Amino acid sequence: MDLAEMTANMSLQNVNGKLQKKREDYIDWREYFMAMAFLAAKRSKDPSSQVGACVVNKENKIVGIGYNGMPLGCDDEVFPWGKNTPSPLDSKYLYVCHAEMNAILNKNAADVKDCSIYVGLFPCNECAKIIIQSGIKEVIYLSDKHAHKPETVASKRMFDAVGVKYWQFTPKNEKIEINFSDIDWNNMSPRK
Ligand SMILES: O=c1ccn([C@H]2C[C@H](O)[C@@H](COP(=O)(O)O)O2)c(=O)[nH]1
Ligand SMILES: [Zn+2]
Repeated sequence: MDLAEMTANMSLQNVNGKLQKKREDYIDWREYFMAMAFLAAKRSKDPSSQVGACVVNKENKIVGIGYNGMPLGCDDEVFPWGKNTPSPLDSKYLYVCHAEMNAILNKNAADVKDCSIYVGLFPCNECAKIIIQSGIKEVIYLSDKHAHKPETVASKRMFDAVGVKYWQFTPKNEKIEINFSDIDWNNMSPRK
């Protein structure tokens, strides 16, 4: 390996007189957590909207992750995924569990007090209530495409009333990609 290869995506730092490689292209915490929410969304069977959520504590540890899906035991091949059905009983809305609710209920910690939640879509009013009741203090979202809907306006009204902070995430990376065929399994680094 020549020096150029060795230092690709890296800078060198002087540590006690020795040159040491320093990676520069790792993703930061926020990009990582939002990417985790989007990875979780890839599990969703909803044909029109795949939403993911990732709950993170003050130590930057992920304590819950979830996506929109049918309740446990409600077969997602049987329950409906439609939207504009003549009867509301035949659409997804009465059944689907939202990503935020699943992420919070899936917690692997005693509670999610003072945590942050990363979500693809601004939480609806029902999720906002669960976020508030569970003690989450910060919402980081990517899309606010339903900003005009009463559900979103109500969410913001509740968050403002109780001091839950919310802000829109602007990704630094245009894409974060995992390409398994790019990995050199012998040394677990991208192929040169
Ligand atoms: O806060 C929210 C709001 C919605 N979702 C899920 C619920 C549904 O599966 C879709 C919304 O479907 P549309 O076809 O876009 O109406 O998103 C959620 O997880 N969290
Ligand atoms: Zn919701």
